[in-house]
Formats: sequence, C-alpha cells, structure tokens
Amino acid sequence: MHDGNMASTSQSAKDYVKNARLHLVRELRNLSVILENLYQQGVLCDEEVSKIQAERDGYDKTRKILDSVTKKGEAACYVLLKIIDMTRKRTLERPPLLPEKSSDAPTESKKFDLHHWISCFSFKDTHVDVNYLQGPRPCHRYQEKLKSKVKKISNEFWLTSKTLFGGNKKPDLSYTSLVLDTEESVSPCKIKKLKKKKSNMSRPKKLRKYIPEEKPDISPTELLETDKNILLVGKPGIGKTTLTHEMLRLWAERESKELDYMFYFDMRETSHIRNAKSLEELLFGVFCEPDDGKDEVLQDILRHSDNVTIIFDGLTDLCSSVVEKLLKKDLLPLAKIIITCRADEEDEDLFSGNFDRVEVKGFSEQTIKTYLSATLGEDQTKVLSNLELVTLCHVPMYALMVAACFSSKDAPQPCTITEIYINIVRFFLQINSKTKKKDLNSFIKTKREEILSLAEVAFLSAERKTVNLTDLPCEDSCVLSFLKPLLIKEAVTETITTHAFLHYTVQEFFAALWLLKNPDKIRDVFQQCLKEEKKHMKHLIPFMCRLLNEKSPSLMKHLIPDKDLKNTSNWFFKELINTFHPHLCEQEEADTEDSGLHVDILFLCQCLYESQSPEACIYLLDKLDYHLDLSGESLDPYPCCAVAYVVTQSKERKILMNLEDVIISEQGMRQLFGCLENVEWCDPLPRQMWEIFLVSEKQMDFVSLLSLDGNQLHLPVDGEKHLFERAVEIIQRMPTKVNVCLYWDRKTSACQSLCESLLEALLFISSLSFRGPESWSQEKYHGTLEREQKRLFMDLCLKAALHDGPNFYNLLQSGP
Ligand SMILES: Nc1ncnc2c1ncn2[C@@H]1O[C@H](COP(=O)(O)OP(=O)(O)OP(=O)(O)O)[C@@H](O)[C@H]1O
Repeated sequence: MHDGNMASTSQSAKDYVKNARLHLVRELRNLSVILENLYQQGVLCDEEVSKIQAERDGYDKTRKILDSVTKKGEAACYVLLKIIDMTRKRTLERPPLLPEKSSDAPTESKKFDLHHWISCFSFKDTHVDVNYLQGPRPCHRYQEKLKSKVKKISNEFWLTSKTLFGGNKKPDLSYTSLVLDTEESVSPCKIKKLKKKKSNMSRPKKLRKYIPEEKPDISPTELLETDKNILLVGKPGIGKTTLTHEMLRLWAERESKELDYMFYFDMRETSHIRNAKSLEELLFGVFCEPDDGKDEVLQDILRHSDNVTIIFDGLTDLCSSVVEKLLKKDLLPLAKIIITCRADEEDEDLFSGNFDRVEVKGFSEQTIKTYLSATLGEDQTKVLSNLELVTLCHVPMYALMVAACFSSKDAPQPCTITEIYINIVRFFLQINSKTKKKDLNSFIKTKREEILSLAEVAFLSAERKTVNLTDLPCEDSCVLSFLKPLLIKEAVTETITTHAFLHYTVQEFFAALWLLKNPDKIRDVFQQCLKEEKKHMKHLIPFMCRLLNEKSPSLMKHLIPDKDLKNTSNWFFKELINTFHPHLCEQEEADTEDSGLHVDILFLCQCLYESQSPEACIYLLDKLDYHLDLSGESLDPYPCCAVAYVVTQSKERKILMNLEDVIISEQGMRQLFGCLENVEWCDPLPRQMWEIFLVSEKQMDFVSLLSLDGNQLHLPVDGEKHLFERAVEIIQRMPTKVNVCLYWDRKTSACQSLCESLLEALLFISSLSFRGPESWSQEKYHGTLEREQKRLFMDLCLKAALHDGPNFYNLLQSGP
C-alpha cells in the first residue's frame, strides 16, 4: 500500500491508527464490541480474542488490540477504523456537549477529540452494507425482545377493535392516516368567532365543520425520526393511542443498524407505574425485562439515553417520581419522550417548553372514505349517503363503531342508527373504565346519575340550539369522554372553559335520553318540532324511538325503571304518528311552507324503523289506508331501508306504492326489493327501476337477475327460486312485452325452477333467446317464438337441467 505523498486521496489507515494510539488507549470504550466486530470481520481469530480478553485491564486490552491489528497491516487497520466509525456512539467517549469558548487559549488539558479524529479519515467505501455490532450482545438481544413485545402489543391493540366485527368477515384494521396539526393551538378568540357563526349555519354545513381539513403536515415516520419531545393532544377516541402504536410498529419493523430502545406505558394502568420506585423497575419491571446482562443493558440505556424513546400514553398527572424525573430530564437527559393526553388534561405547567405540540384531529373527509371502504367494502355506500354518520366518523373511535355496526352481514337488516350510538356509548364507557364486557351492564347502572346529568345538560343546550354546555355535568372521567373542552376568552384576564360533545348528533342522542327520563315533556317537544324555531328538536325523535325498545344493545333499562319505559312506549308512537301524520300536519305545513318545514312520511318511516316495532308500523299503515305515496321523494339507501321495513310489517294487506319521479340510488333500490312482495303498484314500474337494472348487471343479489340491454332483459340461469319468481313478477308488470335472453353459464340446479317460473310469464315475453358459454359455440340460439314454441323451449331447458351443457347445445341446434 502506498502512503505519504498519496495521503490526500488515500490515507494510510495504519499510520492513522498509530498516530492516535495514545488517545485510543486512554479513551476507547466498549472493548467487547470492538473485539466482537473484529472477530466477525475476520481480522482476529478465536485465540487472539481470548488472549486479549485475558489482559488485566482496559488499557492493556486496548494496547493489545491495537498491537494485534497494526501487526496485521493496512487492511486490518482499515477495518478497525471502519468499526470505530460505525460504533463511535458507544466506543468513543462522548464529545463535550457545549463547545468550549474559543476565546480561551488552548490549554494542555484540552482533549483530543476522537469523534473529530475519526470523521476526518476518508473512507473509500461510503455505503454501509456490513452489519456492525453496535453494543454489547445482551443489549442487542434486549432490543430484539423489545421489538417483539411491541409487535405483540400492536397486534393485541388491533385485535380489540377487530372483535367488534361479527361473523368471519373481519376486516384488516390498520393505521389510517390522521390529520395532525403542528400549529399552535387555536386561540380562544377564534373559537368564539367560530361558535357564533355556527348557530346560523344549515345543519349539513354545521355537520361538515366537524371534519378536519387535510393537511400535508407530518407523518408518524417523521414523528418517530425527530429528536424532539412530542406532546400529542386531542379529543377522546381521536386516535392518539393509535398513533403511538403506529410509531411503535414502525420502529419494530424498521431495518435499522442503530441499537436503540423504545418503551410504551399505558398510564391508565397506573398502579404498576406508581409502584415503580426506580428507572430499572419502570423499564424492566413494568414493561419488559432483559433475559440476560441486565446491568449491562441498564448501563447502556443510562449512558446512551439519546437512543431511548419513552411513550407515556394518557398522562394526566405525575403519578410517580420516576415519571416526573424522566419528564424533567433528571433521568435519561437525552431520551425522547412522547406524551399523549386529552385536550382538557393538557397541563401547560407540566409539558410546556421542551415538547413539540401536535394536535391529533381525526380523519379527514378522504380518510373517512378510505377507512369505510377498507372496513365495509361495498357496504360503505350505506354510510356515505348519510351525512350525519359520515361526519360522525371524523372521530376514529366512532368510525370504528359505525363500520362494526354496518358490517354485521349475518343480521337480516342493517343495524339502526340509534343502535350505533348505543354501541358507541357502551363502548366508550367500557374502554374508559376498563370494565369487562360481561360487567358492563352493571357498570352502567352504577354510573346512572352521571349519565343522566350529562343527558340533562345535553337537552338544555339542544333546546337553546347551542353546542356549548355551560355547566359541566360531573367530574367523572368516563362520562366526560364524550366531551371536548372549548376555551372561550371572556376578558383579557379571564378564559372560561366550557364543554361540547364530540359531535352534535351525540348531544342529540343524550338529549333524547333525557327526554325519556322526563316523559311529561315529550308532547311539548313534538309540538315544538312543528315550529320553525324549534324544528331542530326533530332530530331527537328517531333516537327516542329506538331507546324505548328493550332489545340488545340495551341502555335505557339500566338508567330508568322498566315500567316507566313501558308506560311511555304505550302512548309514544300513537302520539308521534298523529302529530306528524301528513294529513294532520298539512295545516301547519301550509303555514310554514316558506320556511321549508317538511315533516314527511319518510321521517315517520325512519322513526318506525328505529323503533323496530311492527305494531307501530301497522298503526301508521292503517292511518295511511295502506297507501304509501313517495312520489317525488329523493330516497337515500337508509330511508329505503326504513320504507322496506315498514312495508314488510304488513302481513295481511298489500301496500299501494307510488314511486313516480323518485330519485333513488341502486343501493336504495336493492333495499326496496326486499319488500316487493307486499307491494301493489299504482303505475307501471317507474323508469328509474329500469335504469337500476341497466347499471347493475354485475352486482350480486336480485338486481343482477335483470338487466336491460336495448329492450332485452337478461337472466343468468343461476340463482334461487324466489329470485326467479320475483323476476317473473317484474316481467308481468312491464308496460310492454319484453325480450328475454337466458344466460347459461354453467349447469345449475336452479334451472328447473327458473323454467317453471318463466312459464308463468310467457304471455308477457315477446321473444326468448339463449346464450351459452363461449366454449359451446360462437353462435347463439336466438329467435322469436310463438307461445307454443316457447313452451317447447322451456321443455328443452328443463331437459337440459338434467343433462350436461354440450348435449343441451346439441338439442338446441336441432331446434325446439
Ligand atoms: N388512525 C387510525 N386508523 C384506524 N383506526 C383508528 C385510527 N385511530 C383510531 N382508530 C380507532 O379508534 C379507536 C380509538 O382510538 P384511540 O384509542 O387511539 O383514541 P385516543 O385518542 O387514544 O382516545 P382516548 O383519549 O380515549 O385515550 C382505536 O381503537 C382504533 O380502532
């Protein structure tokens, strides 16, 4: 190897080591790490290593290492330098934190800085592909253990949410991006302005306000990478814990050559944390214990605290002196601390200064859609058409419940809206009190007073049309988890904290709950709803309808006596229907036509759907003389579902339905198909329906049976008997005769029933054609058939049901 005059391009590693020998002997640390790396890189053999280990003390060991390596020549020295470079964090003494004042004259004692020394060596290869051991073996093993612990915690975390989804179609839940705001907290004045404006907004606009705007701001990865301490603030259920778990997962899965540590403490499990008297007890005792070399690991953590990240999730107070010391940096001064806390528990005195504040704001409009599509697939449209639910979903915890409620495929009907809210309330109470599921009902009973006082302030504020709860109902943290704080600056020196529900509809839900506790007020509220100034109270009614029902999930029966609830429901529905019956409120409607008040039949259907009460449905249908006029309505899937429910309750009489000029989505149409058996049509099928058929060829379910192609109706020959029967019913109601094409994709047992059903519809079919799989023939059988021929054709189909495909095709070739 050349050296000397080539120094600038290729320094001699050997000289470089030799020149620094004095300092290396004095300051090289973690010799075992250097030895192990030298051994791994093949510089030293077993025997040499143990000889070095046998030396008396550190100085001698270092001397021996340097001697052995330099003796081996340039290449070995180069490897040594490389090892020192890669492990310098642990093998070189830390450089002084503050640079010494330059005005001081250089003194004898001024240290030779090995960090500087090693960074001045020009290495030939800049990229690193060799894995260097960074610290003592036990530390590496501990890091591995921490990583697998963290992965386990993360899996368990998502599993808890997953168990909410029924059936075997559990979605893959994982982190969906959250809106994270790093700006300073909104000034109280701003809130005040916002609040004033709000009350004049229309309901949809008001609801939209809840959804945070997307910000290209900061990602979990960036939060993990930064050296800063972080304070994550946000409303209950907004995703703070989830964000910390995402950071943990990213850390556990990242391919990193660093030897670093990450710890997570759920501060709601305070007792263990409170009992931890030392750092060791906290990290090892409460979180995770090293399998070996405990002291070495602890030393490494203490000495290299810049490699440590600690998360305190849900911090409310300084529950232990160890935690306090960590926050104040008296312990592990260079460790990165991440704290999460709810907005109302943010303690400026505690966290100010050395924490970067990040506000977690929940899901944006786009991520709500992403989340629902991931959890619900096609069913998401049921939620997306409901603005209340969509905006509710900006709180991920609510989104979770909405998704879980809508995903229960096994249920005959989708769950009612109120059920989602009942589930939300039950789940929040359970999670926040860490109550076991089986004990939840009795837990709710013990919280009766607190829940009802929350309901009362909800009602009083709803009546005043404000989201502002001036009196805090109670101090109970469980009950408070439905609220967020609002700071209102009243004067220069006075800021008042009030509270608001996380979503307006949750306030309405609790208000409805309070009304049922005070049934003598219900009639008044019904009447108020008909008046323009109080029409917003109408939104309480569907909630009340379902809350009266004792079905599971239960809530009311834990809060008020059963018999009170019974008494109310005895008169409630009659009163409701009589108050909002279209004929009865015609007068009022005329009075308030300009104001846009429109209490309609759909509203009643929705109330009755919420109630799940067949008797109430019959009472309404009776009042309407079994005539359901929905003409001109715009029907979202959810109201369709409600209409279908009401119609289905009529077992004795068919309902005369008018769907003229309705605007209806395909999803909605599918809901309606469920009740067609009970319907008599006033008019030919509305045009709309045909359009539905047109778009839905590829969809499953009944609608897929029929699609209109030109003027041809397509029927795939696989499906269930009752579906074909409905197809026939539709064909018979067609305004003109139709051409029908049978798709024969595969042999199917349903064929026989199809043919039987179609025979009944022959009169209404003007032509029948047939299309088999490609492999049978390029051609297709097609023809306009006389009645008798059709009968023969059907016979053929019947025979084919008993034979295989190609034979059937031969039969067809010979013609009916
Ligand atoms: N980013 C996200 N992606 C997917 N699901 C999420 C997300 N954030 C939250 N969730 C869901 O919402 C639930 C509640 O969120 P999380 O526990 O993180 O709220 P939090 O802000 O910590 O609430 P609290 O203040 O009550 O502790 C989680 O269990 C998870 O199922």
